[in-house]
Amino acid sequence: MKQIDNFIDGAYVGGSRRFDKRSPLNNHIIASVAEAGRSEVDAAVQAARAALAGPWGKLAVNERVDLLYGVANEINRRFDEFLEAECADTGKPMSLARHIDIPRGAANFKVFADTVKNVASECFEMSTPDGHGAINYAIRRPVGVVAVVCPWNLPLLLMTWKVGPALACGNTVVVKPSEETPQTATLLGEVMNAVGVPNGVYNVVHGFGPDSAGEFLTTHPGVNAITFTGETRTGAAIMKAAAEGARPVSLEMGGKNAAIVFADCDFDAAVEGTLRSCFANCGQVCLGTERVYVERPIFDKFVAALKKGAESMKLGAPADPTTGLGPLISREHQDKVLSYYAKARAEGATIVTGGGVPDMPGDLADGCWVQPTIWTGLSDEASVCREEVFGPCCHVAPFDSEEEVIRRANDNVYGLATAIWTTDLARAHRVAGRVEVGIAWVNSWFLRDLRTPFGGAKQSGIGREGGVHSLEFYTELKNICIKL
Ligand SMILES: NC(=O)C1=CN([C@@H]2O[C@H](COP(=O)(O)OP(=O)(O)OC[C@H]3O[C@@H](n4cnc5c(N)ncnc54)[C@H](O)[C@@H]3O)[C@@H](O)[C@H]2O)C=CC1
Ligand SMILES: O=C(O)/C=C/C=C(\O)C(=O)O
Repeated sequence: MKQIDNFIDGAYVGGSRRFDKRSPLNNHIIASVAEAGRSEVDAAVQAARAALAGPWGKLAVNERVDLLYGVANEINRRFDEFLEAECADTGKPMSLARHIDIPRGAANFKVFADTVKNVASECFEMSTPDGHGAINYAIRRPVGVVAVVCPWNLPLLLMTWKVGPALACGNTVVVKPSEETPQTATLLGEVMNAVGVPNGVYNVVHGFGPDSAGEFLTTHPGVNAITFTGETRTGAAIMKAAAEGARPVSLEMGGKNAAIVFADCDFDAAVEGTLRSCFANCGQVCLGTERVYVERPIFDKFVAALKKGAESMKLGAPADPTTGLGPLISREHQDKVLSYYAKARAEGATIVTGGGVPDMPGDLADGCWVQPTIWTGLSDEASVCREEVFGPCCHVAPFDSEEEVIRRANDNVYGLATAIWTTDLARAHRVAGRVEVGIAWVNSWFLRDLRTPFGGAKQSGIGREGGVHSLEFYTELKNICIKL
């Protein structure tokens, strides 16, 4: 069985106790993970503070950029190890992780290396009463030690989405991966050492949230800023922790995203895109669609096409190239998703397909599987139409007008993403402009340009990351005013 340790000051170290990591495929224990107690978290934060004052803090931007390019290249060189580790922890199909998770792990370092290399700073000349004038210019400095608290759905992708810009800006980090997915963050420690990132710049502490590494890290006074992706309730707890010391937070949280399908859409593209947005990564993507609104003239045809698509998805093990869908992350999450399947039944949903646990062969029968599920017939007030399920499921409802569908799409506490399917360009602009979200896709889903602002409106988030927007969080902008 694998032994997974904390990574502190460039070395692998144990913890106060250990916990088991189980495979979502069959619930077998696959690793023993060292849980960081207060002392390990403290050591990680101290190492990160010391590294700020060491050689890392003295590097020129181009030297940091070279190191980050080195990290990206080393991830690519060890691509298969990262792939194995990510798929072992999550059970996700290798075909998915090969195209999304691992390449994005490398890209997240390159993109932010390029950003800091190319970003200019602002300068304002001003007049003064003595006629000599003054010049203001702004420079960026790292915020210091950044705590990076991560979820389990896209572990390497989401962790490096924060570590990449944090390091590019000259900070040091202490990462708390999800207890469900400890492997790739740990492997990244080897990469950091191999390419010569100084000790203490990248640290990893394993464990849980409350009364464990998550809480110890986010309440640690040596942490200067906290960035988090995960559930909205957890984000709120982290905000409270950050209030002590008035530390900045960047929060990317839950969603209850709508897809809006107009009758004039490219039908096949809308079906294919909606299937992906509902079911990719077994529905465990914060940007995923769980509410589908379809204009009435194509409603029946669209539901039939979605049903056909969902029923053609093969559930299976990661390495099988025919696998379209893996299991959910854990027994606990399977129970949560199945409780929503039961609620939908109890609230009177028509089950178009799915709604239960599939028969899986051999020891996969003990895994955390659920069927891809489509419902119709519920009101917008039903639990599965209001609350984030985070599973492979959606409710499909008809609509009759643009005004109506915008109102219904916006009638939710979350505001992360919307996918709009139409061939009417003017309508696309109108609807995209009015949906209350951080990201609106037209005729696509999860099409990501890493230079663009990324984050959620309403209870889906605070702040934006991506491109220069990440610099707003990971640097202190300082104005220098020179009187001439
Ligand atoms: N990207 C997203 O929007 C995600 C949403 N979720 C949703 O959240 C639900 C619960 O999943 P979890 O992994 O338990 O999400 P979570 O939000 O509880 O956990 C995310 C991370 O925060 C840490 N954490 C938890 N409580 C903490 C605290 N008080 N202080 C500091 N760190 C803390 C966890 O250990 C983990 O590393 C899922 O069922 C799903 O609905 C889960 C993962 C990602
Ligand atoms: O592309 C990204 O940077 C992020 C994608 C997905 C999430 O943030 C999520 O599922 O939490």
